Amino acid sequence: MRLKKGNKKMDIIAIGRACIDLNAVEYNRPMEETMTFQKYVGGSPANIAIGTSNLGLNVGFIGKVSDDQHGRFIATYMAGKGVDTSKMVADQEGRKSGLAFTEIKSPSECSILMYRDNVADLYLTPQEVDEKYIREAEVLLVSGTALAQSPSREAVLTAVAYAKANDVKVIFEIDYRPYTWKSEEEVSTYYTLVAQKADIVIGTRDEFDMLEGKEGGDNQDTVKELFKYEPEIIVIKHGVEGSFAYSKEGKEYKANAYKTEVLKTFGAGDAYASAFLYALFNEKDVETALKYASAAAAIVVSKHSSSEAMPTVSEIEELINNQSQ
Ligand SMILES: Nc1ncnc2c1ncn2[C@@H]1O[C@H](COP(=O)(O)OP(=O)(O)OP(=O)(O)O)[C@@H](O)[C@H]1O
Ligand SMILES: O=C(O)C[C@@H](O)[C@H](O)C(=O)CO
Repeated sequence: MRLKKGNKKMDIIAIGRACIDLNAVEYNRPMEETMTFQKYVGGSPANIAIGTSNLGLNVGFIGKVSDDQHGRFIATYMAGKGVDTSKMVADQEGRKSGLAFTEIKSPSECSILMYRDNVADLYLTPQEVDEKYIREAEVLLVSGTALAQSPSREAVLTAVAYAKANDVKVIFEIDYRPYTWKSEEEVSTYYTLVAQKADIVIGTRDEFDMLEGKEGGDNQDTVKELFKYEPEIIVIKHGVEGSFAYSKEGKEYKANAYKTEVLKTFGAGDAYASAFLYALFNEKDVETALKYASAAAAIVVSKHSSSEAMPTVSEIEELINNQSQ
């Protein structure tokens, strides 16, 4: 599938959370002993909006942030990165933006401590989703976490319905984060609902297991089931072991992870989705798109942040050229 850059006023509109990341400045130490954190914009769909904007796509964002210093920091930072924030709303009920403290114990032992009680992003309402805005985009990028609770859940389902009614492609980034979901049955129900309507579904093997409500699922079974519905491309990531893309016409592609000096592992998926979309918008085939995605992810895992570390096209291409897989 090729996406047409410049075909519509916007190439991509992302919907979901835009939050604050506070990343440990002192590495290789548990959170209890970490004294300094650096602030960045975070949240998977915000990172993807920033990542794709960095790569030259025309990107907008729909979401709700706190009406305070953090919310203003998020909106100003994203606008500064070229993201259209005209449909980003500030919560009027005093709800806060989510905070994600990251612990970097070792390159392979990273975790995120979430402060997300009653967060503003999960209070986006269907009335705050504008059909005219979505109609102007080639792609609507949906983050699965935004389906965790009402009214954000209904806001996202409304956005998907507007996209389907207006010939806007839906890309579903499963983005499973256990916090805020009430039960695994709910996860499976809402993920399945959106995945069946999406044109492209991207997730890790574990995330597809959540969607299917089982453990140890098999990629072939996953794609056989989802290709009965709308999806044309399904991307299944297996961490450092690489990733696979499957097309509805029966083709299968694999990309290995690129070698890099890993600092922390989070942010990989957002860089991956950003570069995958960039490549499809720039007339690359799926196999090449997987390489761009994997190279972008390798760059971000070697750096301190997710949003601020999103690579440029030349950084991605340099890594691909230096490490032919
Ligand atoms: N240690 C690593 N070194 C190089 N590349 C990596 C590493 N870990 C992940 N990647 C790349 O990033 C891609 C996505 O990683 P992963 O499967 O962990 O996604 P994710 O869980 O969505 O990421 P995130 O932690 O951001 O949520 C992988 O397919 C791989 O190409
Ligand atoms: O909100 C989150 O899920 C954490 C993010 O803020 C963080 O940037 C990350 O883990 C990226 O995937």
